[in-house]
Amino acid sequence: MAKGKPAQAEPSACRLYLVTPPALEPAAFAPLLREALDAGDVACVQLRLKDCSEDDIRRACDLLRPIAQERDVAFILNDHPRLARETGCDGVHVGQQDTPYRDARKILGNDAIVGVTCHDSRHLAMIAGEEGADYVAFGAFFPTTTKTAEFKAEPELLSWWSEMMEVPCVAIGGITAENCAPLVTAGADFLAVVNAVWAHPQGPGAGVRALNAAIEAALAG
Ligand SMILES: Cc1ncc(COP(=O)(O)OP(=O)(O)O)c(N)n1
Ligand SMILES: Cc1nc(C(=O)O)sc1CCOP(=O)(O)O
Ligand SMILES: [Mg+2]
Repeated sequence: MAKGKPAQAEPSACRLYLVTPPALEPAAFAPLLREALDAGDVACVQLRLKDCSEDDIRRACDLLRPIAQERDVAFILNDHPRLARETGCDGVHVGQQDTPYRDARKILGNDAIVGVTCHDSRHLAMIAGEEGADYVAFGAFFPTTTKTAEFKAEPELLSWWSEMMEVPCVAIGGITAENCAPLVTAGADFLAVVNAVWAHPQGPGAGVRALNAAIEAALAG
């Protein structure tokens, strides 16, 4: 996307939202991130580091954030609104067990992107949308090995949401080039992926190309 919020995406377009692997060494990951972002359209990158110190997250932000922002790709930090503000990220993603949306918004201000996990819940999504979230995330749509997913979402949730609401929706969980078509046609504004890109056998560039080709094919009908 042009730098800014997922909300600025073209209506009815569906774009890629890359989430990093949960553990990475920033210097080794930097060329993989460049390869992914230079391979095709990507709307944003979420740095999602689990079980890392704040110092490690800061170091990763300092190295990886410019790679995304130089390419007009939004750089979002998972879980840590204060660190997101301090490190110059474009926004934060918060879950239901994380800093509440309103507090994250207060920390980051109105210009930042704040996205909220809503699992398979219309109710949580309505609340997040009414409170002002820039996007709501639903999942997991498919089995995933990246984390233990306790909720299972169905494509119908995306069609219901996109017909009712203006706030963009992100689909996440086990999404690949092979299985993404029903999510695209149901109205997902963004497909968030980890393994389909970073564990692609031909490398992350091939992962991005395969997903963008699958999105294009699904939109073409
Ligand atoms: C785009 C997107 N959607 C959902 C999540 C999951 O967030 P959360 O439930 O807080 O779980 P963790 O990712 O923090 O383990 C996400 N990170 N990004
Ligand atoms: C970070 C995350 N959140 C999920 C949710 O359901 O909220 S599923 C998930 C992992 C997504 O990784 P992959 O694309 O490798 O399945
Ligand atoms: Mg979280």
